[in-house]
Amino acid sequence: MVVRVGIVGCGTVGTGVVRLILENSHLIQQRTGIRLELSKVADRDWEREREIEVPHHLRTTDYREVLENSDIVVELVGGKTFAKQLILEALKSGKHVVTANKHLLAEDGKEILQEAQDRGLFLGFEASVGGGIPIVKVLRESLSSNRIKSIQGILNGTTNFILTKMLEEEENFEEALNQAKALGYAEADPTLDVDGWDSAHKIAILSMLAYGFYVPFEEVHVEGIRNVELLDVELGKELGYTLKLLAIAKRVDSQVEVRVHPTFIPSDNPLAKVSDVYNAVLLEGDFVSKVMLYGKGAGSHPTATSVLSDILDAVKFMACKEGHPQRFFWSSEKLEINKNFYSRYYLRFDVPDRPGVLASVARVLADYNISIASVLQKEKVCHLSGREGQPIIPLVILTHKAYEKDMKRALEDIVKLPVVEGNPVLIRVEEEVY
Ligand SMILES: NC(=O)C1=CN([C@@H]2O[C@H](COP(=O)(O)OP(=O)(O)OC[C@H]3O[C@@H](n4cnc5c(N)ncnc54)[C@H](OP(=O)(O)O)[C@@H]3O)[C@@H](O)[C@H]2O)C=CC1
Ligand SMILES: N[C@@H](CC=O)C(=O)O
Ligand code: NA
Repeated sequence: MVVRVGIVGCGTVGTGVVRLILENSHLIQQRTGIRLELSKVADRDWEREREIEVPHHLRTTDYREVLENSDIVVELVGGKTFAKQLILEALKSGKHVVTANKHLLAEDGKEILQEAQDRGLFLGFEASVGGGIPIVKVLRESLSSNRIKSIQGILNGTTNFILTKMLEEEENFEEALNQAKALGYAEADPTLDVDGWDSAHKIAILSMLAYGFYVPFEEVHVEGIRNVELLDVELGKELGYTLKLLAIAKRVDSQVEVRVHPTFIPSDNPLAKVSDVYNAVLLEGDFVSKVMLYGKGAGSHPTATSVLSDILDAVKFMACKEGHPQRFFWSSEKLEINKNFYSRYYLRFDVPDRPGVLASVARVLADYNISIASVLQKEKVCHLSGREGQPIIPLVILTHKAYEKDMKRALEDIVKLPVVEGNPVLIRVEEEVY
């Protein structure tokens, strides 16, 4: 069976896909019986040097040539506006589509998913989450018999790479980000990575697959790594924790939490060991119990592998439409987003080292029913008070589980205490990862 594959967008991922098809098409045919033929590759700039030379007869600057000459159209331009137009146009002209575009799918993808479904066409997006990790397929197929209780993961390669470089190799943030860009890990707009949006797009997609509802993206709690301070990473380490940017989705009854934030996890937890550009996802299903997937979360070749997985699934879909697991699962249950998380917290207050300070902070926490698990106070002075010139030290409080709303209200009261300087640091702590 010969299948024509066309690509729009020949950047980091597109180049990887071209190379994988050109180099491994024989192997693919031996294994699957499918002969993939590159039809056309569109990009707006063919002057730029790439990892491989794309054969001249395949190159075009007009995406319509891709649409006209392909059975499967692969969208790898990124961004929302043109990508959406391209995918809808491809679907409307009866083409199966593969995309890596989590930004578009999470924020504005419902129409696309519906269009593919209504037209009985394949829409693959394995590459949109976890780079080379086959997580979409696992949720859609392998675990489709289970109710998914929770998903927790490190879902962004760039931020995990930056955190690793900063914390283990003492590089500064900008240096580490520049390396991530040069290695092709970062988004065209890297604020999507750094400020947590990319992880949020990915956890929204995984939640959709797991819970069968299109997550209202504006309700996802998103915090990135921009404000992480080394002092907290070091203090957390003393308490036995490692800091990671975690994406979490948890379902309890008809409520789903979907959130992304820097998180302390126990240092002996497998997720704490996931470093560099690697990602990992922990799933918990009602029958299977826990499953962990690990692999490179970004980069040309791992992501191209996921694109190829979708291309081959699209071919199988073409060959046998009936009963193919492509159908999206939309739950008839009414689910809502729960923003009142229940978790442990690491709090840091900058305070003067004098009697009664801890008691005054503890009193406010007690007023909101927040129980203290442990306290760490350093004698090392971090700075002199802006108010009175007296030495200021970090006071760290680790709480037992508390509700987010109570914590927010307690902090509003605590910042008003005359002994507390500036804004407290709040980092959520997840103990129950694996
Ligand atoms: N990089 C990675 O590790 C991963 C990326 N993804 C996703 O894959 C997609 C592609 O990412 P990536 O390859 O890194 O991005 P790149 O920016 O490297 O590649 C995109 C390519 O598309 C070109 N392009 C943009 N707009 C148009 C247009 N209108 N017509 C023709 N060509 C166009 C770009 O040209 P120009 O450079 O001139 O803008 C560029 O060559 C994104 O959705 C991204 O989120 C998913 C998983 C991993
Ligand atoms: N920018 C993303 C690329 C893969 O999705 C990341 O760093 O994870
Ligand atoms: Na994937």
